[in-house]
Amino acid sequence: MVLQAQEGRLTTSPAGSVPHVLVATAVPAERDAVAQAFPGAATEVPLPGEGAVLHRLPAGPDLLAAGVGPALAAARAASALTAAALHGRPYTLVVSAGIAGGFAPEAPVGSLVVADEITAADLGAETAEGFVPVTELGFGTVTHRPPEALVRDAATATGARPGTVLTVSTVTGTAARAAALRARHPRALAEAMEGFGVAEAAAAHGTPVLELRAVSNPVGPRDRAAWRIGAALGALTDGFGKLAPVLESWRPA
Ligand SMILES: O=C(O)c1cccc(C(=O)CC[C@H]2O[C@@H](n3cnc4c(=O)[nH]cnc43)[C@H](O)[C@@H]2O)c1
Repeated sequence: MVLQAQEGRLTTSPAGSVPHVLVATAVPAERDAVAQAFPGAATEVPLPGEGAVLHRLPAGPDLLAAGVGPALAAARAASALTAAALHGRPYTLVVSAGIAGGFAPEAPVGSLVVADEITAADLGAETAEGFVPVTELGFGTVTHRPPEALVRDAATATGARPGTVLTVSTVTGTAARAAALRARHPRALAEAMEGFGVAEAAAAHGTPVLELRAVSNPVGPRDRAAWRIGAALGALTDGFGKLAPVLESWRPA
């Protein structure tokens, strides 16, 4: 609760007037890499439902290891958003964060990318003429756009490259699939598996979303030996250290 001067009196601030940020990663290792960028130890707060636990930092965002894939990430992010709203302190921003595959040459291993578009790349129908997104079938949405000024500030602070981050349910494992994705999404810098799910949950609550990813592997032919998870988690910690003041000062328009 925050006290503020209003018409000469000290009052409590209306919900949402101070930043209240949720960072959703897929796995605990990513959550812990984000936590390392902030001072103090997290308090564990169980969420309704099986296996979802918020890590609440004393001077930083709430962190949630929401699970791998867009559906589980959406379900768990929605639980956290609903719980915060019911407690009278809704989140003002949701950040999807973690490791990702990077499209060469723009997003090399160890680099950071920030999404100016979060796009579901495989949500649609395969036809004889090729892939058709659900929007062209008359349903839903396939893209969420984080606030422009926030993306710009995040990119400046962290050095992350701004561009499209794709959400896929199937990790790309061939050069042909990587080329097909880039042909359909020429601005794509990276692919991961949760951003669109987290963005859908945020949109359902009218909450802005951001996605920050650290590249652990190239998008292309499957090669587990080429993964650099440690380097990517280190880049994620560094990135959030630099992003912290941006998150602290950013307010929805
Ligand atoms: O077994 C494989 O060949 C393989 C290749 C890439 C990624 C995986 C995962 O299981 C990663 C899931 C996890 O990490 C994010 N991530 C990291 N790199 C990628 C990627 O190239 N494409 C999609 N997702 C990636 C993802 O967000 C998940 O949280 C296995």
